[in-house]
This record gives sequence, C-alpha cells and structure tokens, in this order.
Amino acid sequence: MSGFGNEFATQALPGTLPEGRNSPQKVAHGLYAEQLTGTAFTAPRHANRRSWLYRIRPAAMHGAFSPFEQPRFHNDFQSGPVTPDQLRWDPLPMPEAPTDFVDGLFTMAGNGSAEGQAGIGIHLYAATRSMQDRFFYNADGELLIVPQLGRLRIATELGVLEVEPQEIALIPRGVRFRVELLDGTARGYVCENFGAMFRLPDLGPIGSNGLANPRDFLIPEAAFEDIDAPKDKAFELVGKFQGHLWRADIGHSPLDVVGWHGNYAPCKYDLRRFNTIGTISYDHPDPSIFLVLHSPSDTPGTSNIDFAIFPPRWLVAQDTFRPPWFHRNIASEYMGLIHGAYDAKAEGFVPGGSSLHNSMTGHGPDAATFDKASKADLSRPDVISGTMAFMFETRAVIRPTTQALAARHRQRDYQACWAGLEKHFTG
Ligand SMILES: O=C(O)Cc1cc(O)ccc1O
Ligand SMILES: [Fe+2]
Repeated sequence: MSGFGNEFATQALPGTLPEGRNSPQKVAHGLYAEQLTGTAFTAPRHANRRSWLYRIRPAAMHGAFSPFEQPRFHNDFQSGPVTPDQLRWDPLPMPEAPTDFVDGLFTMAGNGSAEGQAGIGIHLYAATRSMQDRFFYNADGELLIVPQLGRLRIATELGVLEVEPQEIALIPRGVRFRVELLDGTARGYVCENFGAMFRLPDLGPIGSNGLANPRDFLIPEAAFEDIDAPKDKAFELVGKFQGHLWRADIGHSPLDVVGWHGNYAPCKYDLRRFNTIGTISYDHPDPSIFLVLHSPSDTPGTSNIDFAIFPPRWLVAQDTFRPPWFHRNIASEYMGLIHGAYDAKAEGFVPGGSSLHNSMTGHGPDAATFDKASKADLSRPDVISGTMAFMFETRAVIRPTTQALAARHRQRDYQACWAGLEKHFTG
C-alpha cells in the first residue's frame, strides 16, 4: 500500500475487519480487537495517528519484565562537558560472535530523552544473524532504520518490510518486530526519535510536488504468524522503556495481527526516489533543500530532528564554489555515508562511517576538496553520481557517548583534514 500517513485497511484473511465499528462484541475468526495510539487521543485530526489491530492474542499477554543486558545500547548521553571538537568514525566493526540486530546495536550519540519527549538517540548496528524467537519494541521513540550494508526483512505486527541499502524503514513507537538478515550480515544506522513523529516537510514555494513524494512511501499489508513457543522454551520479548532494556517471556509470536486499519503503521521509502532540487543559477543552497522527513519541535521552523540526504545530482552553479561551503550552524549535525563518496570530503569519510559537527563547531570541505573546487571548470555542469550520504540534524547539541569517544574506530586525527588549507590572503 502507498502514501505517507494515509488511512489504510488490510486483512490477511477475508472478513477480518469489522464493518462500521471498531470493537464489535465478537470479532471475526475469534480474534481480539486492540487499539494502538501514536498520538494523544485528542491530537488535532491532521496529526492524529492510531490503528486498530485484530489479533490472535492481545499484546498484554506475556510474562513479567526483568532487566535485559545489552550495555552498548542505551540513552546515557551524560550531562557533563561535551567536546566541541569535530569528530569522525570509521564503520562499526562486524562482531565475531553470532550477533542479532538487538545485540548488535551500539549507541553513538544523542540528546534529550524519552521522558522529556524530545531529542534523538543515534545508534549503529552490526549484525551477523537474524533475531531468533525474539521480538523487540521501543516505547521510547519511533525508529528510523538506515541500512548501509545487507538487506533486512523486518517482520512487524502490521506486516513485513524488506529494505536494502539506500532505502529506509520507519517503525512507529511501540510496534513489535523481528529483524531478519537476508544477506547473512548487516550494518547501518538507527535514529531514535523521542519527539513528535516524523512527517513530510511543508513545501512552501516549491509547490505541490517535490522532495520525498508521499506516494513513494510503502506500507505493508497485514501478515500474521500463528506460532506458539514450545512448552519448555518461551520466546523473548525485549522492550526499550525509559532508556533501559527489559525482557519478558512470551508464549507465542506477537506478530499475530490478522488484519488492521488506521494510519499508525510502519513504512519504507527508497531514497533514490527523492526529487532533488538545487540551484540552477548560483550559490549552494542550505541543506534544508535536501530534507526527507522531520520531527517538529514546539518552535515553528526549528525541528527536533531533520533527516536530510545528499543524493546524486547535477551541479551547474556559475561563479560559485560548488561543494558545501565552510560553515558554523546553530544546529548540530550527525552525518553518515550509505554509498559512494561525499562531495565535501575527498578522503576519510567512508561508507558506514560517521561524523559529528556540533553547534557552532566550524567545518566544511577538506583541504583537497577546497583546492579542487576552487579550480574547477564552471563552464561545464558536473554530476555527482553513485552516492548517498545523510544527516540527522538536531536543535539540541548531540552528545557523543563515552563508548563512541573511546571507540577504536574513532579517527583521532580527523581535524588534520583541514590542516592543509593554506593562507591565500593577498593583502
Ligand atoms: O557537510 C555538511 O556539513 C552538511 C552540509 C551540507 C551542505 O550542502 C551545506 C551545509 C551543511 O551543513
Ligand atoms: Fe555541516
């Protein structure tokens, strides 16, 4: 099914969805009715998100929760000093022992909290096996999954999404799912959104089409599992709640929703469908022109999170330094590279890697890029192809975790990339 935020109705067995009401005395096929809300009951109609699920067993059925140990995945962003340094990392190394998506998560940075209902958690994953007899949900925020290596099959309560690198998946807060690896190994980025749900930006003078078009967002049809755990070996439900992980025994697959209707559902989007807009005269526009989705804050125009991409595009600007300029921003920028090379960095920013430039920290093209772009022949258009970088940009400062700063894969010499910028002042 297609269309961002649309109202959908889907059933894996005919006659599942009740007609004319949501909660009949008896649901068809002996199912239970359950509502899942993603916004306040009384949120304005245009922002209100909820779905009705018709399922084999209600979500309430599982054992008691106890703490789940996965110390690399958390929301401990520290409250002390945070370095204003420019930071960069190589990809997260692949684990040697068999590791699933949940065990393979590694928290890099973040701000805010689930409790404060604003902010971001930024995580990487590196996994070598599918989740087995284990299901996960995040009560703390919506998850934006950005695969970088390996295809994922994400089996959710509301249906199955398959995503490959250069596609993204959005899993709403609370929705239970299992991640399977279709290529044996997988690596990527996860943005955890503690604030308002991601939405498509307004287009202003761009008009009624452009950037990420709503119909390119795909929503799964209902698909269910009717699987009971063996008597002596329960399945495991792992939940993230208020920054901590919990586990409970569960006697069945919670992916047992036979039909659902509503507008609160997972979706996927192929970033290659993005309608990229840029200058056809002069100057490099602000990167807000590359906005895919944003989580608004209470201040108009100032997002809790902006998710922007840097896709293939033509550069035609005249009398212009064509790559990103040198800059310092009020916003904070965490970048990742899915594929190819990024136009501001000739070397060192590799697929699977990350960089962090916090509020008012100076950054921009490295010395090699500056040199090349300053001498480029502007009489010809230039094409940037075979690339896909992205940015999680936030209003609040992004605090790297202790483990990210200490990680072996951090590039401790990152600042050297600007050291070769020569003084050209002629007086
Ligand atoms: O490379 C960056 O830092 C991201 C970025 C890109 C761009 O085109 C303009 C500003 C900006 O922060
Ligand atoms: Fe930047």
